[in-house]
Amino acid sequence: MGTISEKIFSRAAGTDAAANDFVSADVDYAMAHDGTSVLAVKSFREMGTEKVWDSEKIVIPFDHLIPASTDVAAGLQKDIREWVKEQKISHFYEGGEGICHQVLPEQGFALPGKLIVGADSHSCTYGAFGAFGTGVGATDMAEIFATGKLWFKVPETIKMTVDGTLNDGVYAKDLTLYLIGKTGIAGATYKAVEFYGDAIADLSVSGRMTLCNMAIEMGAKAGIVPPDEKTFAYLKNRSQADFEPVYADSDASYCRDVSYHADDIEPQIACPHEVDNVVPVGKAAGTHIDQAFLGTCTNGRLEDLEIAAGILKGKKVTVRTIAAPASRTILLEAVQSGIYETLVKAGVSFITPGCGPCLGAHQGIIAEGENCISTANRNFKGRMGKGGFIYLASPASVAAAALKGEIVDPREYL
Ligand SMILES: CC(C)[C@H](C(=O)O)[C@@H](O)C(=O)O
Ligand code: SF4
Repeated sequence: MGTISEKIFSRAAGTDAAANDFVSADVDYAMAHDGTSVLAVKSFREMGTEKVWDSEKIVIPFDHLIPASTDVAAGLQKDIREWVKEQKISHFYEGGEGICHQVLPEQGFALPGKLIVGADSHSCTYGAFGAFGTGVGATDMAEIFATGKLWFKVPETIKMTVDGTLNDGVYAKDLTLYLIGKTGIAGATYKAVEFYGDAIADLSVSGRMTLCNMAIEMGAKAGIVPPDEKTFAYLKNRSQADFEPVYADSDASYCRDVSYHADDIEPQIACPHEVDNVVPVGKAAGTHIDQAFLGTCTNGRLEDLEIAAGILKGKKVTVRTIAAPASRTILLEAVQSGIYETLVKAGVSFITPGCGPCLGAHQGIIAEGENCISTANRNFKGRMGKGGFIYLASPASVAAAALKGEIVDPREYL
């Protein structure tokens, strides 16, 4: 009778949890990064709790402002490192290891059936592995640090099915943007979304991460792909704990049941300043581009860099182009496979694995009136620099635009 979310909350709360119930649930893993751990640790200290609930279950990756960009950031990071030592947090990842939402799966924390809470809105990424991953604010995280528990309203679930096969030149990012365009930025507010259909099953693990990563951009509390053989193959030799895959019952009750067909999907682009301002990329063709950015927790994986390298091989970008691999592991794989060399020769500048310019803090801020085409997940006004314009697209579309200096249908370059 249950959806995936109802079943995960039933286990985590030790009660029969149904949609709209309020439960107090045991969190399996808790994550805060260099940005949000600052306030979480401050609140934790103010609560007067001496010791975190479980130093093995807290994961702290430094990714947002690394290497430290200002003396203030350096000081805050120093303080968190000291707290990590004092609390004997076992899973601390220094800047350069990668973006939190990449590091957790790589290190085996994103496991089917788990309740994983992160002090970052894109913690829904872990749904790619059949987990209930969700983001909370830093003060809620302090509560988890202290008790291992947090209250939740069990979300209702939307069943979203995408049948058929994606067309050539259409990638997980295009599918994701298409679904957000159809649903709207608030169309799934506080719902969980379960993804089904051949087009979803055909996605690689990396593609499923792209999809679930952006569930929050339709307002969703979580986006979940039921685990399958691809999931288990990825998790092999990574997982640190036992896990129990969770699937919805055939008579589970959904608040909405929507279906789409992969054939209908062309390469997509989200135009400024809303993520659901989505059009087929051809409709924005000819828009001048000042900067191109390949990376982020949405599209900074090897597969993404490989797609870009396929388009840029033997050519030269005509606009400044930045690449930030989502993790050190991915950077190394890019080096070993020759993708790194292809991109560097094409004129791409690599920066430290991490968030980089995604949130406009450093390493690639755009000027007023400038247009950036990016593989990220948000194009909010001013996010990458005051007065700047952000277009969100697939790695193929970003690479093609970097060559042409304007937005172009990437299928012209395949
Ligand atoms: C800094 C952090 C709180 C923020 C988030 O929660 O998403 C960031 O990662 C982002 O993408 O805007
Ligand atoms: S890469 Fe961007 S979206 Fe992802 S966690 Fe970092 S700042 Fe947030």
